[in-house]
Amino acid sequence: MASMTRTRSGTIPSMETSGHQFRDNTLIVVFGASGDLAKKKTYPALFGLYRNGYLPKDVHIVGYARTKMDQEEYHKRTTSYIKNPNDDPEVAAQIEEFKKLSSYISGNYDDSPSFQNLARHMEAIEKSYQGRGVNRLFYLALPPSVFVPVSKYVKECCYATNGTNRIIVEKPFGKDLQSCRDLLSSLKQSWKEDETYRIDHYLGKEMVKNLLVLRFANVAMGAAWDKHSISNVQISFKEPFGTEGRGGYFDEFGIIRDILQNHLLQVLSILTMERPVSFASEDIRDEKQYLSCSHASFRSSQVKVLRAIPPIKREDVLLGQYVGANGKPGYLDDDTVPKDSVCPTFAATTLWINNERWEGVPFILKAGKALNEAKVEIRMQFKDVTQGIFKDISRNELVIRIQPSEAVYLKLNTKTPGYAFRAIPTEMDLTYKRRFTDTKIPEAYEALILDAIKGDHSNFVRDDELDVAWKIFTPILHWIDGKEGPRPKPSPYPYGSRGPKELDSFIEKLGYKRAAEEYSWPTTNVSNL
Ligand SMILES: NC(=O)C1=CN([C@@H]2O[C@H](COP(=O)(O)OP(=O)(O)OC[C@H]3O[C@@H](n4cnc5c(N)ncnc54)[C@H](OP(=O)(O)O)[C@@H]3O)[C@@H](O)[C@H]2O)C=CC1
Ligand SMILES: O=C1O[C@H](COP(=O)(O)O)[C@@H](O)[C@H](O)[C@H]1O
Repeated sequence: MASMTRTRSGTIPSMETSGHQFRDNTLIVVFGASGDLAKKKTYPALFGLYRNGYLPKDVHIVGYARTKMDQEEYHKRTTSYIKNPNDDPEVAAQIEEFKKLSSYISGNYDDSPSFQNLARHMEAIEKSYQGRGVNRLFYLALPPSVFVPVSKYVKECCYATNGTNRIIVEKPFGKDLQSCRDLLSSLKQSWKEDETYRIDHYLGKEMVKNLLVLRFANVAMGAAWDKHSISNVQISFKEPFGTEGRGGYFDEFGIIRDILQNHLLQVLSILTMERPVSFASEDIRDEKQYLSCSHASFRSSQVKVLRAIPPIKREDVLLGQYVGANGKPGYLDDDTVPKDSVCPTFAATTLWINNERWEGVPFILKAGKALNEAKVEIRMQFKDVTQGIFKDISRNELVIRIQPSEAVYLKLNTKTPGYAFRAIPTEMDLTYKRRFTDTKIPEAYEALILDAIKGDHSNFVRDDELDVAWKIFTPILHWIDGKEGPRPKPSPYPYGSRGPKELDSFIEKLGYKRAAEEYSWPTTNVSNL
């Protein structure tokens, strides 16, 4: 049964907890402990949980990868991204304590002796555990090419028969529809669904979780959430750095598999799905796929929101690849990238949802590496007001900024203060750090690893969801991969720019209108108008 969280302003049923919580006797094994994800996200998240007292009592973390390194090097790497900007001695001491919980062992990903060795290492640690069974959480911070052998050998050699086992697998789950199906069925041979946690860390981000509350706890929002009010929606991911150091991985996958097919599509599905019956994990995950039948006459239209999205057409795609500029290297300058690679590092795609609510509204998903800023946001642009008393005034826009600096702001028109009677654009601004001054927002990976420790699947990806997601993207991915003729050439854009020069016209042809020129942020000086 879902438990309740009581707040001064209301009661929200908390997410369902489907499994038991690991409270003690727990081992967390991080595969790929030498890698980028492990050092940038996994270990900092584990430290965050440790610091805040959320890891199970007497937990031990084992790092595993092929790289040979001693414990000192392992600790150096895995703590290098833990933030302690002011050299706080308390945090420094906690980092030292955290290192003591953790050990490293190297081995291969494809032979049983390596995994038997790991099993012996784990059993030696578990000798000190008291009573009841053991809990083992296996985290695969690895490229998808090794998910299958690792999950198989873990099951064969490292699975606790006297306790609970869980496995966390990272995106991308395959490279297209067929490889995803193959991957899922291979994983299923060793791991049951309730033991498997498919992570898409965007589901752990505060503002992505907030979408459910913003939409369904506010009548004002819900009323405007459809084709009658909304003209177009953009979901954008911008990173100011390139693929430095990850060129080998990236060139095989590209920006669509890295960001759009998973992170941005997850955001889209939560933004557009119908109201779930409850916050229980299966209800939420169902609603991302099924439109609820809120009226008997709609009985024949029980379609899934993701299933209502047809595969993306080639003409709805804009691809880009960054080139060197301002002293920064281009994508092709990376030694691990083939010199003639046409792998896109930027993509904008338009998706259409063929259902009653969203018919005709373009959803533009766009993502790029080496752009001019770090920003992830949802921008819902409303339609024009009825012409007549107003002419050429700015459109309303609801912007949900996922990162950095979480915020929700609504751009609206107001009367120019003073004697004049004309409308000027301004905004109602809910910037979290100004409004909620005493709250720490957990990193997405902290929230999700904690969910896995609790046995809560709410924010993890279900297998049938992946099938639908890949159907939307597979045709254009095959085209980009050259499976259907010559590979499309991405448009070049300078490192640090806004993206390919064709971007503005791509968005404008879908109905997006820029704000009137007098809009200025964060303040407007009326005397200048
Ligand atoms: N980096 C990030 O910010 C994010 C990454 N992810 C996902 O996490 C997973 C891991 O990503 P990331 O850490 O960046 O990747 P890495 O390329 O850093 O790989 C992780 C580790 O896996 C091993 N490895 C790398 N390539 C191969 C290979 N071809 N065959 C066998 N082992 C290999 C290496 O360890 P060793 O050689 O020591 O065994 C490496 O240190 C991916 O699925 C990615 O999509 C998800 C979100 C964010
Ligand atoms: O999954 C991935 O996400 C990161 C960006 O994550 P964020 O939480 O910092 O927004 C991205 O850099 C990486 O390429 C990708 O694999």
